[in-house]
Amino acid sequence: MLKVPDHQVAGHQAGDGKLGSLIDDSGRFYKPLQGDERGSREVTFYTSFSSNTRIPDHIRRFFPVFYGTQLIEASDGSGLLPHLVLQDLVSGRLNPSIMDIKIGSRTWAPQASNDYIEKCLKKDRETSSLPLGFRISGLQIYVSKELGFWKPERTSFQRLSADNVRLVLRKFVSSNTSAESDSEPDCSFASIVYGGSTGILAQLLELKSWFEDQTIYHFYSCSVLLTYEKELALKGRIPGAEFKLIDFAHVVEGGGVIDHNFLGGLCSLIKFISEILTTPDECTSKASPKDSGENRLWSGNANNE
Ligand SMILES: O=P(O)(O)O[C@@H]1[C@@H](OP(=O)(O)O)[C@H](OP(=O)(O)O)[C@H](O)[C@H](OP(=O)(O)O)[C@H]1OP(=O)(O)O
Ligand SMILES: Nc1ncnc2c1ncn2[C@@H]1O[C@H](COP(=O)(O)OP(=O)(O)O)[C@@H](O)[C@H]1O
Repeated sequence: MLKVPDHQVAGHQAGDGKLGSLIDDSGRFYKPLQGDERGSREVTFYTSFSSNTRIPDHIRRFFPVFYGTQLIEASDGSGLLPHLVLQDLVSGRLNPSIMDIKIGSRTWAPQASNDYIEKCLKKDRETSSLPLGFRISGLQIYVSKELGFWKPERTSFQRLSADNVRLVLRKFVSSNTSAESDSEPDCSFASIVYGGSTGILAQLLELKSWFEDQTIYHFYSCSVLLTYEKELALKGRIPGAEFKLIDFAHVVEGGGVIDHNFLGGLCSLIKFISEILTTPDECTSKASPKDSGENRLWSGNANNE
């Protein structure tokens, strides 16, 4: 039985007659193929990637498992439509905190149409993509059993200044984050989520070393999806912090050239996360939302889902 995912934080979302991804009970995520070249590009990427023997296993683990494509009933009621069948990255998680971070200061491939480039350029300029090399594209943070998740409006965190992006990255790993609270994030879980030999930073550094060498693909508009279980962290258990790369609708061949757009964005994200680990107490007194007019971020409601 297919259903709308409980924990999708960005992208095209199913429900209310709209076309979006679905999940089943066995841990599979069904993403509808967009009718234009975006759908075929993503299938081409997954097909090529899954059979490419030059991809080391320690890098392959950063990508969802691909199970091919399948014709299923689309969520918008339009009938049978081909879907990518992928590993559901949050299957088995109870209350995952999730952040979708779109990497690269440029989100369009060189082959894109002028109209599409113009649309993307506008978004890249208006968000943190251009200045920082990445933008937070989707977010939910588990608060508590009573309050559920803090899932602020998507537009509220895509255009943040560097200081406020830093603040969100801190809130993501804090025990005192909620819709109501604007207290300084305590970064309680920074060391077990971002840090350590198997934490997010170590994983990102491993991915970076591959990007310093690989010239097979250029990953425009692709995201890293960070997940962990705050409840486990609260109980002093390993919170299962990990990331996977997602959204390959704009991946093109690398043509023997380094993907400097993705690599640059990745280095920038790594720098932000490393600084949180080296200066966990230095919370963002300079980044008052009230000063920067970004109050909307802090007024989002917690969603009990
Ligand atoms: O349709 P929009 O304006 O919401 O833009 C979509 C993006 O939403 P956002 O910029 O985050 O608001 C959306 O971004 P997210 O996946 O939500 O981060 C995608 O970039 C989507 O493109 P595609 O399906 O991957 O080609 C984008 O769709 P297209 O621009 O490709 O239609
Ligand atoms: N394999 C997956 N497993 C679980 N959730 C996923 C998976 N792929 C994507 N998602 C969820 O869907 C959102 C949008 O995914 P994306 O591939 O970017 O779709 P779109 O092309 O519609 O933007 C992500 O932010 C994430 O929450």
